[in-house]
Amino acid sequence: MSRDMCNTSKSLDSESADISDQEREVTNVIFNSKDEVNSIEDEENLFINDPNNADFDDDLENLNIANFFHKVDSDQIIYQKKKRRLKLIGKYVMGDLLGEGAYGKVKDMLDSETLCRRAVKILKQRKLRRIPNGELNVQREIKLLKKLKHKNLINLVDLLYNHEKEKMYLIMEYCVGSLQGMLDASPDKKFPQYQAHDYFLQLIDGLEYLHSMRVVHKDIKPGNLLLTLEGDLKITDLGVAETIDLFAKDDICYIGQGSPAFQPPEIANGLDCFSGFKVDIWSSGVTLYNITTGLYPFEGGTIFRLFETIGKGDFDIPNDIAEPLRSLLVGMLRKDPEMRFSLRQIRQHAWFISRPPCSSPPVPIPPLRDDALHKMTVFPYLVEHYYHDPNENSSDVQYFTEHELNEMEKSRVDSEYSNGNANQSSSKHNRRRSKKPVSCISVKNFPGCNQS
Ligand SMILES: Nc1ncnc2c1ncn2[C@@H]1O[C@H](COP(=O)(O)OP(=O)(O)OP(=O)(O)O)[C@@H](O)[C@H]1O
Repeated sequence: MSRDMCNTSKSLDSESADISDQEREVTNVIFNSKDEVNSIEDEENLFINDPNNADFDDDLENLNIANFFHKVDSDQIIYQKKKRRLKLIGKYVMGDLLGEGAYGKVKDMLDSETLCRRAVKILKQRKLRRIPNGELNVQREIKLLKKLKHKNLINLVDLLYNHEKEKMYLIMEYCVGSLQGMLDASPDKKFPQYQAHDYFLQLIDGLEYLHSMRVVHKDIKPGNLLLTLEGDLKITDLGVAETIDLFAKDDICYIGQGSPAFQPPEIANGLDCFSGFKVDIWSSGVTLYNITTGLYPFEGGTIFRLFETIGKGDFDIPNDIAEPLRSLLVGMLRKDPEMRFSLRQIRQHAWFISRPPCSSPPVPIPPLRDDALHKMTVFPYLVEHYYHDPNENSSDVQYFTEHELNEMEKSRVDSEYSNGNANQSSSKHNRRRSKKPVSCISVKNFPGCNQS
């Protein structure tokens, strides 16, 4: 494949972004020919130059376009293996990317004192200012997470700020994925009933706790239900949650902000006020419908059409959904909030009380970037930090083509699968240099590491 040089420069940016996102240890792109490097640099300088400068347009015209619009084969692009540099945020050692949401990136992390694995959500103030209600939603979420503690609610373990960089670090308990991620990776986009039952019971436990603390979540959906390695369900994302005033007589809310497909008829129909708790019951009902059927009870090509359908409140349940699940779904998705099941009615329902039989294998947690074991990504940084040989000739750097890197990654994953050893480290450095078990490392007071 060959590419236009101009596009190459552009795609190099996105490629290196992709690659770093995928944490493939690759950042530096090196061209075989020095001229090519210069032309790229010239090109960058050109566009970095201030376009408001009067000379800018003249410069453009005088440039010989042919100098940098030439083709480069992808095998001429070679990648340099990036050095893994240990990065500390307070007492936490930073690992690789786990996922990314609208507000920021979530990365793997290790608490150097307790050796507990954590996940950190990195929020940049500048980015938040560009999102409508971004700062407000984050403040609200932090305030709530600080006071709420429950087994089925994501736990905010720590909160760190870097005022200089205007960054916020929300250190949370580590989860292996969301129900949505599992559904997306499964062929039928649904769970067997016994698996859905297990998650639903935990959802109701978490929801009952939230409501007892006068908190309406407002955005219950499979994407906001995370799972720990132990299979504990954690309700997350309280960005649009609302706390009912302590002295309020009821649970009346005035603003509905959740995901459209999970909104109840009273919000779809534009009512001025509605019962907050019944909103969560409805969205939990849509969630239960979705995880047991692989479908949505209400659909529409546009939000307008979707809300029109939800507003009418008529929906079908697939024939293969038998009692007692059927009547539970009907009870949770009653159009009239007054008639809709309460948490107590859900708890007393036959489907809730008795666990459905194990009919088929459970839907597994999908691998994280080819790693079925979701191994901790912090270890290679520690290994590099502690076992890096300072006498190693730094000019002895190896370069690889993209194809070679892909092949190396593939064979690494294959060999881990065939060895079937969860604890086996994948790192080349580990195999070569490990002299003592990594778990014995104390990661306090790192000399020379990159403290942020
Ligand atoms: N505690 C956690 N442990 C492990 N991974 C997590 C954790 N929290 C979030 N993630 C991962 O990070 C991704 C981004 O999460 P985040 O909460 O920022 O966004 P989102 O809920 O996916 O989307 P948005 O916030 O834009 O609605 C998630 O999809 C999930 O895969």
